[in-house]
Amino acid sequence: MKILNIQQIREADQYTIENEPIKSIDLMERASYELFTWITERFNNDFSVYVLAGSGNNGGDGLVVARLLSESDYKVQVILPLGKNGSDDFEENLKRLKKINTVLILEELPEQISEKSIIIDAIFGSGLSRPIEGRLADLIKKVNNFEANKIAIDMPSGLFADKASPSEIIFKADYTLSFQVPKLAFMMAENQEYIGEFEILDIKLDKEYINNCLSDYSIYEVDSVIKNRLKLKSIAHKGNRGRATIIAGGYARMGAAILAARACLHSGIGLISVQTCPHCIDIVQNQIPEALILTDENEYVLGSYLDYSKQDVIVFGPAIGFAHKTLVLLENLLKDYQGQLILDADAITLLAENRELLNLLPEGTILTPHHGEFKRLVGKYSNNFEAIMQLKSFCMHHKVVVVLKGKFSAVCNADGKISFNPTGNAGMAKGGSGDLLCGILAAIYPRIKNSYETAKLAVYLHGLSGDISKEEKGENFMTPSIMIEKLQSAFKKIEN
Ligand SMILES: NC(=O)C1=CN([C@@H]2O[C@H](COP(=O)(O)OP(=O)(O)OC[C@H]3O[C@@H](n4cnc5c(N)ncnc54)[C@H](O)[C@@H]3O)[C@@H](O)[C@H]2O)[C@@H](O)CC1
Ligand SMILES: Nc1ncnc2c1ncn2[C@@H]1O[C@H](COP(=O)(O)OP(=O)(O)O)[C@@H](O)[C@H]1O
Ligand SMILES: [K+]
Repeated sequence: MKILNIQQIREADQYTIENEPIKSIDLMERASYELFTWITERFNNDFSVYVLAGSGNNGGDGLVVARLLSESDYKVQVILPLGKNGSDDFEENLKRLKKINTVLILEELPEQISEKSIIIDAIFGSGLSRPIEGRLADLIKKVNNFEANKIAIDMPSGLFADKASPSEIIFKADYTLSFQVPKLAFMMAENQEYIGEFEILDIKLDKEYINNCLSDYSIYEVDSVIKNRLKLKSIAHKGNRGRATIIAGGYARMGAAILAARACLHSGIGLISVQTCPHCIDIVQNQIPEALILTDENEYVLGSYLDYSKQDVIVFGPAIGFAHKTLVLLENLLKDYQGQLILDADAITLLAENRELLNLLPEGTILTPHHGEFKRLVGKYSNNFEAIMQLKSFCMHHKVVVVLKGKFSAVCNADGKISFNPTGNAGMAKGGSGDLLCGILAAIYPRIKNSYETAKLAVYLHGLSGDISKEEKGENFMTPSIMIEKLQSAFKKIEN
């Protein structure tokens, strides 16, 4: 699903108004009817409704919703903190609201409201032009302390859609109901406490116009071409389903290698090899009998460049440490290995500390840093909008694919296109969960044969196995090992 900026959304509104054609007041009615339907499907009319309406078109939406709810026998009260002189469509809807004469229009929000209430934020939407101050700021602080159900129309008031929000005076919604396309701000971790869950309501803006809009940002959806490439051919044999080698862990840190190898195995790889030091061979053989062992010459660290000529893909880095021999192995892989490289965790720190190696990164290499590791590569940033800019320029400069992990992991390619991943949850924030992602990436690459498409799909499946684990086991109990089991349902879900 494409993410558009405010300017593009305005143009899409305008294009629809002129070419459908539809009057702007009727488009507002259509948009608000979708809001009304969403609300009535979830909250019955035992809930009291308070609508905070600004004086622009966001406020106009709020007034329409107030009217529609009142006509369905909800007790509705409207608060107009900005007064009554507003946009044309706001004014017209204020008249229509007054005509039905069942909605109380208040000067101020009451001091107390029952928990069985809904507060609808229709103060500012996409027209926000500066941080909220003064009396309005006090109002937002006050409602944020109420225990009611809070719904923001289009955007939580105070939040900017396309850039970092400088102030913390922002409506804290439980749900944000936005129109037609998501906004970039919804993807940023620091905004989640204001957005709550977001839903995109189809208000029937011109589809073709939106398809033709150019955007570097989107939310990932699995497409049928990629699904087909994932299917095993009936003539598959272990030699043509892909060969992957995991170079990870080391003495007393073999968990990372085992988790990555198991995830790889359960994601459809044909042959899996694990490079390991002599002391760790038994652990690997006991834990993954399916794995071939590549024995490192070093006793306790990984550092030998072995024969990888038949390997389609190598995962290098999880818990591998920072020994000099390991650094040399990384350098040799960057220079000589001809297959697909996936670099994670300590490999990324080694690159950051030995920056000349960055120039050796083969085109299309996949790197999977979390924010701590990514900052080592690109320097500090103070919010996710800055992180996204750094991500683009890093990928474009080095011609690589980076998965920047977190809530809505961002997958960026060498053209600076960013796909945000919608699956996953906080239960995945447990040591070992990133190792699985490496394994899934390695298993999928030989069938997809494109770093960006592989990364998007693997991150999606990884998050989906996390979501299924959360649903079945709960976010505290779930572990990376449980997530490996749930890959079964995750694959089934996308295959059907
Ligand atoms: N035809 C359309 O364009 C549609 C627009 N829709 C709604 O319209 C909204 C956009 O409406 P508008 O463009 O009127 O913008 P808003 O309703 O978001 O607010 C704009 C007004 O607020 C003022 N303002 C901005 N920041 C302020 C601040 N910090 N303190 C005080 N005043 C401030 C602006 O000067 C302007 O007068 C969308 O978010 C959506 O809810 C929907 O009705 C769907 C159709
Ligand atoms: N709050 C969250 N919501 C969604 N996904 C998350 C969240 N926290 C962590 N994750 C995911 O869990 C994984 C953690 O990986 P990583 O940080 O490398 O951990 P480790 O190195 O301990 O395995 C990443 O894929 C990340 O996207
Ligand atoms: K709003």
